[in-house]
Amino acid sequence: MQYRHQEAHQQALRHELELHREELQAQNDNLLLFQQELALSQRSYQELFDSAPIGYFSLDPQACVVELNLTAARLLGRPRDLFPGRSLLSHVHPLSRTAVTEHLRQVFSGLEGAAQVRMLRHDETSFEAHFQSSPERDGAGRVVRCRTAMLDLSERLLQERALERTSRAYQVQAACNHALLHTGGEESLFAEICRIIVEKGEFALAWVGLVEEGAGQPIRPVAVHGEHADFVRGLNLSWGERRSGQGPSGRAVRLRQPVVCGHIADDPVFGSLRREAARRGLCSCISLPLLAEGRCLGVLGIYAREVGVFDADEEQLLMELANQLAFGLLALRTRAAHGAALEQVQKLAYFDALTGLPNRSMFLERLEQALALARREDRSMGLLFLDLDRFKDINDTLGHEGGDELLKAVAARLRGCVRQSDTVARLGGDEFVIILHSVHDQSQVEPVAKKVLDSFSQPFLINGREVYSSTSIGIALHPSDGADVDTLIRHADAAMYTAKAEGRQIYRFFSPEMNRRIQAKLLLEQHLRLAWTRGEISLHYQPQLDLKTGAVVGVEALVRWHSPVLGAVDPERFIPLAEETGMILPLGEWVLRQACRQVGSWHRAGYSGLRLAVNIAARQFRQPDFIDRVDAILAETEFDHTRLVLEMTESTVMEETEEAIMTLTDLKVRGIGLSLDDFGTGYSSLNHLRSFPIDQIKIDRSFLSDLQSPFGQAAIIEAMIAMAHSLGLRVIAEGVEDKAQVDFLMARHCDEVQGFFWAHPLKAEDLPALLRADYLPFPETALH
Ligand SMILES: Nc1nc2c(ncn2[C@@H]2O[C@@H]3COP(=O)(O)O[C@H]4[C@@H](O)[C@H](n5cnc6c(=O)[nH]c(N)nc65)O[C@@H]4COP(=O)(O)O[C@H]3[C@H]2O)c(=O)[nH]1
Repeated sequence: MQYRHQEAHQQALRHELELHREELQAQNDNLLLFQQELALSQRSYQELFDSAPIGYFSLDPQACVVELNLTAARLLGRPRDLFPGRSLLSHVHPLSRTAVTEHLRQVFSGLEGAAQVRMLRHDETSFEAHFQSSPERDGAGRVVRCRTAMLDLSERLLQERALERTSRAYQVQAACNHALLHTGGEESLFAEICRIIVEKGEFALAWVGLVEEGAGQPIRPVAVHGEHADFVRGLNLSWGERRSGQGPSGRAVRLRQPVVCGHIADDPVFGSLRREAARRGLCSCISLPLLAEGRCLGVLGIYAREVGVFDADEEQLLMELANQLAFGLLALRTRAAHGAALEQVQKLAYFDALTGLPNRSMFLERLEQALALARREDRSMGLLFLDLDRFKDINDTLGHEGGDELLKAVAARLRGCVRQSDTVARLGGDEFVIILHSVHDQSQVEPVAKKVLDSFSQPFLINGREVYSSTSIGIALHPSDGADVDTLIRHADAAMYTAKAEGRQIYRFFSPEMNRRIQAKLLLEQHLRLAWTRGEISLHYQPQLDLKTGAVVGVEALVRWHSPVLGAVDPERFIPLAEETGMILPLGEWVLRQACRQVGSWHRAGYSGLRLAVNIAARQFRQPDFIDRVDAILAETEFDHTRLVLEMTESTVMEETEEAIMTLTDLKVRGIGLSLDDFGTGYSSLNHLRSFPIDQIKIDRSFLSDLQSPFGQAAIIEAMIAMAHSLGLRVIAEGVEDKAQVDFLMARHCDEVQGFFWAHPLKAEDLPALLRADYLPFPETALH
């Protein structure tokens, strides 16, 4: 029983053992399986560990490598088996060693950590890396290792930098565009562009050079900005084929495309300049041609502190910038050319081309401004209206060029008479104006007017000749003489006319009386224009007698105007007006034609010896085709040339111009007589007469009317007659009114006479009766 009990017990034990064995076997099998799986997983882990894109390594507390994956070994540029037991610090860039030591200290103190460091490859090149580290502990929890994942940042940094550069380039472009739009001129534009490139683009140096034609084909630096501007300034650059043109700039201009030097220190193009550039930390550069409309205008050069900065993207962006700059430069030049043209047009529009003074338009603007200012400040201002005296005569004497020279000289003198702030302008012809700003009253204007008159006292030197000129000045003041531009000008003009009428070479202030005269003159002018078409003009004839015989030897044609509105208008009033307005030309021609017709008819009626004297105004005489016109009228009316006498005043003919003498000679050749009217009133001397082909002088009536005066008029007449006779000229006296005058003239052997004593100017129909009388009565005494 005990045995059986033992047996059973053993059997149970065996069974239990069997179960344990089986269990162990199963566990063993599992363990084996697990071991196999573990080995598999370890292998795959190792594989993963080795082939991971990230470098992994673990370090002991002395920073020695315990293990590392293949990626880490590859990144550091050595076989993996050479690392274990060696310090990692030999693969850390000196600049990052402190940072790495600090990072490891932190990890071995039990903290995880990250750091950005520069690692050294075995070949001494470096790369930027990111460390992500965690502590590895032993069973007791002590940190025994540092596990680190090392990420190579080169690629990412490159991308980041490229992005940064692109964004910088865009910023540069935007800033440059702004500069292009707001620039004032080429120089400032270039300077600004260089500044932007350096400051915003974070480049070391930027410069612009302009391509020049001509000898040496130079590239002239016009702007440079950056740390080493002297480097560019010292360069001798050209775009020709010679040595100075072999640098990147010269090549960029010639090739018309960007030229990049990625590494100046290695680039033979830089030749001897390599060292200079390196010394200044200039490592790479790009030269960009400034191309516009098929031309290369210049070059934009940019230097960087790093090598290899100017990759394809950068190059493209900078070339865009260069193109914009070239376009802007061209636009600027076009604008400048337009601006210059505009300025010229404006100058022409506002300044007198001859004298450089403001012209009428500018004067009107300034006067408007001056008036507005005077009104605002409650001040007075003065306007001086100037007209040169007898400028026409001077112009005829000196020729147009001489006249122009005189106007220029006058302009300069006038400018010298006033303050800088006053305006001197030329209205046209010989008319000038002066605006005197800020004057109080007449007393402040008067000295200026005197100064202007005085300034004419010295002769002007024109073409080596001393020429005297004078001016008449009319003055109007604001506000007393006019509150607006038109009134002020009109009144200054009226005052100037008064100055002329009152003897010239003087100044006159405007007075309301002048205005009335001007109005009356304007009215007269209007009526005279109409009189012409309305047949209100006619001719009267005044006999001229031979003083010895009393025979009527001629008649003087005198124009008459009878206006239905104004009544009979004195020729002394309307002839000057007709001269001034030019109406004298058709009027004078009409008179000559009419008189020739009339007197011609008397010739045909039997009075064939009758001479016809016709007044010729200066303006008529100076017409270039005057002779032709006279010829035409004589031919048309079939009038005998030898019976015509043209009466001209001294001033008309006395300007010793070639033309005047030629015209007079031409007339003389035709047999036409020439009489010098109003003799004695002008400024010519008798001696002067020698050079003129005239036949007779007509002593002005003012001399006879003054015969009794104690101032010796009689002696003057006597001298005039004697002198004229000695020159072989006939003498006619006009305005003979009384017996005493006749006696006087007879005694001095005056040749001919004309005057109320015998007859007033008569209508044509009244003259034949007088002609029939053959001889007109002489005063009793004179007959003996
Ligand atoms: N006090 C006085 N006067 C006398 C006497 N005898 C003649 N007269 C005036 O003296 C002027 C003579 O003409 P003038 O000296 O050529 O001076 C002329 C002449 O310069 C100009 N004139 C007249 N007709 C014409 C013309 O057809 N053409 C031009 N260009 N001028 C003319 O007008 C001026 C004035 O002409 P009128 O008024 O007709 O004045 C005439 C005549 O009426 C006299 O005894 N006493």
